[in-house]
Amino acid sequence: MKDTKAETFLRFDNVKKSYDQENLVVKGFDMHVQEGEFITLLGPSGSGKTTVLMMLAGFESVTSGDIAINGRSINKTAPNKRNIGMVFQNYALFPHMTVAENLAYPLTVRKMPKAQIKERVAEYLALVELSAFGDRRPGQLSGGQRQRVALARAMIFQPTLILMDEPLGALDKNLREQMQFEITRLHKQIGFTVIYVTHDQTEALSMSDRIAVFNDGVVQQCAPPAELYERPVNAFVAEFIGENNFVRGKVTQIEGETAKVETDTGTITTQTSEGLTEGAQCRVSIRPEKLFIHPTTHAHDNALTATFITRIYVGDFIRYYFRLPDGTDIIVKVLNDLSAPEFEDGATAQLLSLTKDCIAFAN
Ligand SMILES: Nc1ncnc2c1ncn2[C@@H]1O[C@H](COP(=O)(O)OP(=O)(O)OP(=O)(O)O)[C@@H](O)[C@H]1O
Repeated sequence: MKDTKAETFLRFDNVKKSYDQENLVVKGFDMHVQEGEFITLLGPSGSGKTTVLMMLAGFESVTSGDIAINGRSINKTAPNKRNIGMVFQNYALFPHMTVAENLAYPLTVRKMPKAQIKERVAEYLALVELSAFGDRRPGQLSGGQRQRVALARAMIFQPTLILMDEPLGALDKNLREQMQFEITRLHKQIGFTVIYVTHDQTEALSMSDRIAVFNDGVVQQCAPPAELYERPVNAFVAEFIGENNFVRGKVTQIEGETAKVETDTGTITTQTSEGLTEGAQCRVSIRPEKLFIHPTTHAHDNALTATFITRIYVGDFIRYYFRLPDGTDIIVKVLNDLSAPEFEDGATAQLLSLTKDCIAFAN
């Protein structure tokens, strides 16, 4: 039935999945996606990302809940009637067909007239910059070229929704970055909606409008990249997205949005998060690039006193390893310029941070 209230393009309402009628691998997935959005499902292996994609594609049934496109439930719609394009890691191109025949295939099955197919194939070959390769077979292409053919084949029948499951997983780092750029360029140019599955957080951060972080079948947070990075809602998200330091302490005071946390080596004022209570143990998350190193000569606010362990040169940054009295290792990233200090083994320093860059999470 058409839901006239729903203006959302794609919605998941309390979607659950069990493969064995016993254990849920997706535990109540809710998401509203606007047309043209680039959404990434990110999470560790086995957290349920591919299962969500398979239910959306129609290759897996929905145990309970509803998936709707333009307000219409698609739970019972056959996969080939959903008008969804798909790209997978292993290309899934037909090896016996040429590149042009591979691209023509989705149009032939949709019974498009021959002349129009020829035109459309030429257009999409140009779009993925493979105009000269139409007569080759997939086996005569590089991995990156094959993946571009797979992309073109997913887009060529102009679906409004394209699903991609680790599409760049088989490519090396340089090619991966090039293809990330290529996919975002096509997404912007053509404006289709993308649901993208990856476990690579850098890829997710650089490509998506919003990222849903999965853990054990449950979305922990769904937000734009900067919000996920700057304001993770819990320690799992803070740890999963980017690098992080965690400092143990005790919450001594909560006042509005900030909390005072007493650690073994100094008191820090932090942002609060849900579930934090006065008197309880907590972990304070601070990104390595948000810490400043100072000598111990003057006492500072929001300072942790730590022992220098080592300094590693990584080109544009210097990575410092410090240790807190309770044995916790702390990483500090400093731009490789004249401000990057040198230390003797075992020297102590103060690691300073701003309240806005520290978040205390309940243990
Ligand atoms: N066809 C299936 N039958 C039974 N169990 C399955 C099936 N497919 C997936 N699972 C299980 O469901 C859970 C979620 O798997 P899913 O593939 O959705 O995770 P994922 O987050 O995509 O992982 P990955 O990044 O490794 O692909 C896992 O525990 C997996 O073993």
